[in-house]
Amino acid sequence: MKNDRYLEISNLVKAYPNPFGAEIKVVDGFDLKVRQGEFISVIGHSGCGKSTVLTMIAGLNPISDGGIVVDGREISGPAPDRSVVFQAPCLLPWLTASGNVMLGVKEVYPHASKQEKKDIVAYALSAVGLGSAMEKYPREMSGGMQQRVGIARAIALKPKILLLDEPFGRLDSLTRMELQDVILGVLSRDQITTMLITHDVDEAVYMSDRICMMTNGPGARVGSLMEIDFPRPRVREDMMVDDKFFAYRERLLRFLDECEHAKKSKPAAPAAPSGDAVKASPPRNFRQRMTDSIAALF
Ligand SMILES: Nc1ncnc2c1ncn2[C@@H]1O[C@H](COP(=O)(O)OP(=O)(O)OP(=O)(O)O)[C@@H](O)[C@H]1O
Repeated sequence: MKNDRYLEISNLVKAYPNPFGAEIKVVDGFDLKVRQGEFISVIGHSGCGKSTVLTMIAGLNPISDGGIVVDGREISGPAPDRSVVFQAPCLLPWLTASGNVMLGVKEVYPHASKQEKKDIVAYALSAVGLGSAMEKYPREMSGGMQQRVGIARAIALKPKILLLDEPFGRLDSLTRMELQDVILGVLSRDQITTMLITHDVDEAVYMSDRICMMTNGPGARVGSLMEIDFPRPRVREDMMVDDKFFAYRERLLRFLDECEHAKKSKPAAPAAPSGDAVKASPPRNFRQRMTDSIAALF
């Protein structure tokens, strides 16, 4: 039976020092339970603390308070059971695609034979559609191909949790859609519990089993959770014309809109000791920005 608390985040807090030495709780009381094999997206306004939560789960960012448990064990730092794909794949330019993937494989499977390691690398690269480009160097690959290598590098480690921090953020919309399908294809075979950080409402609905909406920081936490009730495998063209898709999207946009209004009506933050006024141009309406960006896709 699948574990309903495969990833359990309890009362998570992250405080960063501000320039005046005071601690600001960027994230405060973030609680979330993720089912084994579930695909969950986290969405929220820029700067609310999404990457902060993800890097704490990855063990790359110390936790100020609270805890994170993966498959029954409290995490205490980075480990190969949690792989991360960032926006930029950061490949080593002097290594081929297979060389880049092999680096992590050697670390995680030190006792595997040479052939077994090669097979793991070949499987991961084939899974992301790079079976015939394994010996290409990063300079010979497009941005989308490089990000495929980044995904292969993460899945080759057979992680319990795959953490995706806006992995398609730098890609054009067609490549972005291709890579969304690459990831969904990999997950349909390997069933890895996955968390995706994204700003893209359509992407979140298309890919997720559930969407976690984060409130604005400071003190950001889970504001609302939404189940996405579409069967898998998903067919993009069918989903995009389904009324349910629009209803989910509308709910997300409404939540983000409400967060923006709440932010505007908050009392102003205390002024810096120097007395310098912080100049802030009023943010454009979030719904309008999302509508513009979705319109740009078509
Ligand atoms: N190392 C740090 N020291 C101090 N403040 C930080 C640090 N890292 C992040 N922050 C602050 O924490 C807040 C949350 O940042 P974070 O990058 O997690 O937000 P985000 O929701 O992922 O943003 P975006 O969507 O723009 O990527 C921001 O106000 C940011 O300035």
